[in-house]
Amino acid sequence: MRAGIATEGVSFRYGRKEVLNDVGFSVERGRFAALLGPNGAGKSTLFGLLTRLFTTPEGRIEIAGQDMRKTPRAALARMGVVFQSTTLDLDLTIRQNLRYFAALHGLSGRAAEARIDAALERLAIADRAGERARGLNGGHRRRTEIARALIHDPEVLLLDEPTVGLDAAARAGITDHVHRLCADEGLTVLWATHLTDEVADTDRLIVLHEGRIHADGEAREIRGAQDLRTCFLKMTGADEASA
Ligand SMILES: Nc1ncnc2c1ncn2[C@@H]1O[C@H](COP(=O)(O)OP(=O)(O)OP(=O)(O)O)[C@@H](O)[C@H]1O
Repeated sequence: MRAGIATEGVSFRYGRKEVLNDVGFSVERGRFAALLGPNGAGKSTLFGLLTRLFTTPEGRIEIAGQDMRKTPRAALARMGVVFQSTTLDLDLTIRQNLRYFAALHGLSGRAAEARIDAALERLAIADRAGERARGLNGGHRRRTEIARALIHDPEVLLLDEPTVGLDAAARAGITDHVHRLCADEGLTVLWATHLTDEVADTDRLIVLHEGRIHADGEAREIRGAQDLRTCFLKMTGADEASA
């Protein structure tokens, strides 16, 4: 079976500074994978490579079976992305934000509206569709961005620290929601975070530290008898509370 996301031997430098070193992992389709690492581990850099914001000659990246170097358009078409900083137009309504994005994907008219309605339903924000983004709280802005990332029906969803700046309730709400999307709809998810409480025991867990993978497997197996926070602290020396 093709993997949802696969990387092999990926390395990257900013000038002479190496920030990713031989990163390789593969996430089965329909799996929620947490990419856990302290600040500066290289998570955003890896996301930049996965989304082709930049490229590297070292290593291979595949999204839903499409090689990022050989067939970048096909790879990107199968991917939805939620970046760390929010990118909504705050003067537009939720629906207008989604409509604009649908148009970028060549969708318009009834087909676009049907996709927009479905995406809003999936994120439980259909009743807010007519509200301007500026009036929404952080949690609802994030839901809007996730809905927007799903409009073109991607197979893979990448989220770079999507709960940054949210309160505990909104954070738990978004984390649960994306776990459910994964379980119900077979979406492959890569969720970057530095917070261990966003990782469920049954999730696939990839621990990135100083540009290298330090652990890769099911979260429950990696943590063993200790809690994940303690395990993460021992592995990286980073106390997430101060991260
Ligand atoms: N444009 C850049 N030029 C030089 N160094 C950079 C650049 N961007 C990031 N870095 C460095 O690369 C390393 C990895 O950064 P990156 O942002 O990928 O980590 P991260 O795990 O996403 O951390 P954070 O959670 O803080 O975003 C850090 O040491 C960072 O200082």
